Amino acid sequence: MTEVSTKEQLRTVKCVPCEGGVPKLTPEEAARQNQEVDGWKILSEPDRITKSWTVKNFVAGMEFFKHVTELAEAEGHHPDLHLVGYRNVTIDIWTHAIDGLSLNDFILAAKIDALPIEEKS
Ligand SMILES: C[C@H](O)[C@H](O)[C@H]1CNC2=NC(N)=NC(=O)C2=N1
Repeated sequence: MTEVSTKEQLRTVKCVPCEGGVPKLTPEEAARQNQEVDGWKILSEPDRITKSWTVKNFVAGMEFFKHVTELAEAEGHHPDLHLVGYRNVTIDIWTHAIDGLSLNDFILAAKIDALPIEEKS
């Protein structure tokens, strides 16, 4: 069983470049690891983690995405970004190279949660 990383540990490690060849986390491993991040849900088809926010306005959404972009490029691991209804933000993360969840996804989620965001008051 893969060791679970705490949120603090996730924020201190870097995503490992992934071109496949690493095993997917099992549903149990993913569920345990998901307990270490805040407010993310595990969905399937494709297996992914997802989180939604309501931001102050459209610009706040795009500002948040700008921070996410910088983070994703630094990590070499990229989320799916959705901004609908001008202020409803959803981010989905999974490891495309293995079509499943890996620790990279939870590293990115933990770091996204540390980014500035202007939520609707
Ligand atoms: C070499 C580099 O690590 C890979 O191309 C990365 C790029 N960003 C990625 N992002 C995500 N979400 N999944 C991947 O498999 C992936 N692969």
